[in-house]
Amino acid sequence: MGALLEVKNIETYYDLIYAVRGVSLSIEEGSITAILGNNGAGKSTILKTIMGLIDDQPDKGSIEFDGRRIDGKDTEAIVRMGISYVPEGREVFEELTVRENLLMGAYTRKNRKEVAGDFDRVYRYFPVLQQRQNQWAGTLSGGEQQMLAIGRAMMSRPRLLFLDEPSLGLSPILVQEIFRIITAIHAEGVTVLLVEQNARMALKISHTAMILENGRFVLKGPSAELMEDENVKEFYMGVRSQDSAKGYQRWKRKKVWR
Ligand SMILES: Nc1ncnc2c1ncn2[C@@H]1O[C@H](COP(=O)(O)OP(=O)(O)OP(=O)(O)O)[C@@H](O)[C@H]1O
Repeated sequence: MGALLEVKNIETYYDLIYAVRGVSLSIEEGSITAILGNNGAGKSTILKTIMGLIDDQPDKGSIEFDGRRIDGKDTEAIVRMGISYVPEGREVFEELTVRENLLMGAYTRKNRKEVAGDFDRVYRYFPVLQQRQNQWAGTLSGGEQQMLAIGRAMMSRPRLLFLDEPSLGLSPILVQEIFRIITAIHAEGVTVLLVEQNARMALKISHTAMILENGRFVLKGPSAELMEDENVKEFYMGVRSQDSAKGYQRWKRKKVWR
């Protein structure tokens, strides 16, 4: 299968400071891809740039979805073409009910009968949302809000789903639950691009992963290989390398990406 999303050499700045500096990436149809990186590396900015959410950027690079250019298009058109985005921090509409939030996710859709079927599909993934369909979203727990944000994104029937730190602030059990659901959504044919600080979980469920530092990718490869990489283990998974285990000072080990 070919690339569903092909990003070439994009750059994004805020107030003249570049947050993303010449980033390229290719997402295979049917894959789960993870972007890992520390706070401020530029992960969210990459997703927002692809979604057309950042204005006034240099006319540089290109973004193709399913063979069609989407850079320069507005966000609604991009959602309509088949990409859906779950922002960091969920951003549910707090003063709308669960059901109303889900309906907002279907705003690009016309066929009301299909939309009714999609409610059922979302409720199958997240039975708790059905139980709480008339509750104000602002009164849901953090985990339930994350489920609602993912459910809302599913209502546009995406071919490609962007998830920005779905595990943020959740207990270990809920993190496992969210990752189980992401795997189930993927198994139904949705391609996934996941941004995470939880490297261990992200590497476990993804096929390919990329490490972002200071707005640039420093490493890309199959997730299984990255899981065995000494730098990834030490700096992203909190596993001490043999050198540091032997008694070398951690700060003496220099991180050099191949
Ligand atoms: N709206 C904004 N205005 C100015 N600077 C911004 C804005 N949004 C992000 N930045 C800066 O751009 C850089 C990249 O931020 P970004 O949110 O993309 O990082 P991130 O890797 O997603 O980090 P985190 O995991 O903390 O969300 C940071 O230095 C951040 O301070």
